[in-house]
Amino acid sequence: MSTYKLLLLPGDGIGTEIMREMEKITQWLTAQGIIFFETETDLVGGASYDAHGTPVTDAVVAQALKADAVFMGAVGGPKWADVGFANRPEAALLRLRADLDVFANLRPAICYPALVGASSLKPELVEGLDILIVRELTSGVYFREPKEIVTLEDGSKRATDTQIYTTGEIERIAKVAFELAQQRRNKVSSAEKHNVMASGILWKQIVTQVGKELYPSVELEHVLADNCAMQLVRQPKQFDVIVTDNLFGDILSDVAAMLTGSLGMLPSASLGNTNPVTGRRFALYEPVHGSAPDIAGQNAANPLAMIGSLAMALRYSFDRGDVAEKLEKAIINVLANGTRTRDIADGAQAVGTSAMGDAVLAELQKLF
Ligand SMILES: NC(=O)C1=CN([C@@H]2O[C@H](COP(=O)(O)OP(=O)(O)OC[C@H]3O[C@@H](n4cnc5c(N)ncnc54)[C@H](O)[C@@H]3O)[C@@H](O)[C@H]2O)C=CC1
Ligand SMILES: CC(C)CC(=O)C(=O)O
Ligand SMILES: [Mg+2]
Repeated sequence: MSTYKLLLLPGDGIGTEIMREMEKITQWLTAQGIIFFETETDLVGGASYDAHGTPVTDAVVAQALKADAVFMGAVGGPKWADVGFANRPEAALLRLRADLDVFANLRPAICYPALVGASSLKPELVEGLDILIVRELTSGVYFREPKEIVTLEDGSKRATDTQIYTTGEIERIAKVAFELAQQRRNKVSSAEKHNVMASGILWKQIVTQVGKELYPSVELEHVLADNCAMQLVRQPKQFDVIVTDNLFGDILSDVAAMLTGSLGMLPSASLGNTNPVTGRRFALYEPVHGSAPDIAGQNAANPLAMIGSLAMALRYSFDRGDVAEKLEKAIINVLANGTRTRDIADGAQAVGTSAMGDAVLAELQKLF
């Protein structure tokens, strides 16, 4: 059996705490011979800035390009609030996503039965919820130039961000969304703002064309992104796959997180083309949430988004859907047993980050 090389980048804040819990599982899977992982851990984000003066070193990027999969905890925090734009911890994340060209960010939002009451919406709106946001991840306003703040003659300033999307960029993310919809409930909702944005007009045209030419049997609807946000909290179960750009996908996935009970529940997979070094798709796995400075260092973070990201890796990078299903089942069982971190405890007794990780591992062990 092959040994897979994982690059672990815990990052800042709760990133280090949740990565530790995920590692308990990779170590156990390896020790049991279920799947062999060899891990290397390095700095990223503010931690890398403090050590090396840059949020990600060229050496770490080189390691990422050779890895079978990269796992990120989270980056950022108030400590680096005054660091210039190019060296902010978040810049590391953008560079890794760009250099690996992991353009397809899959963000599933599933409301597990035991957490129906933890959602901020009424139980009947979220019971059985299973939606997938497919976010374009390597273009759009987070990446395109010019991106600058200039001082004008009168001393005032002008800030510019640039939204650009090309046909090719839209086509490739649309194909991912349609392919995934075919394995689910066969419906794609494309969210943009063609009423006010040129990129929205092109987005709508290209998604329509891809759907008509290649996936005529998949239902396609177009929804303005602001309405999509509203519909997500009004009637979320109307959606199956939502395909959208980088900025809207960032926002809509945080909205979707609360339907499941907590931002700490949402995993993600960011996938690219085949890596000639590994023969596997470039892949970066990370929770949807950030470094949560408000709870960092308290053993209070929910590690399930990070552990769920490992389940996605087992499925999308390592063709081990069987192990992924067991890991997801272990998460469901732990929640069904009433084990809760603070974010999903709804006022009830909560366990810490490490106890939640231990509980998932114990459940997983029972399933083998
Ligand atoms: N992928 C990444 O590394 C991301 C980094 N960030 C960065 O993280 C820093 C903090 O950003 P925020 O806006 O506060 O967003 P955040 O996602 O870190 O936190 C938002 C809220 O959700 C809670 N939360 C998040 N994850 C949780 C978990 N696993 N368990 C329990 N509660 C959890 C936090 O305690 C906080 O109240 C910023 O520097 C931001 O730029 C933000 C989003 C993504
Ligand atoms: C650096 C940000 C774009 C990270 C973020 O909020 C996300 O990807 O969800
Ligand atoms: Mg975000």
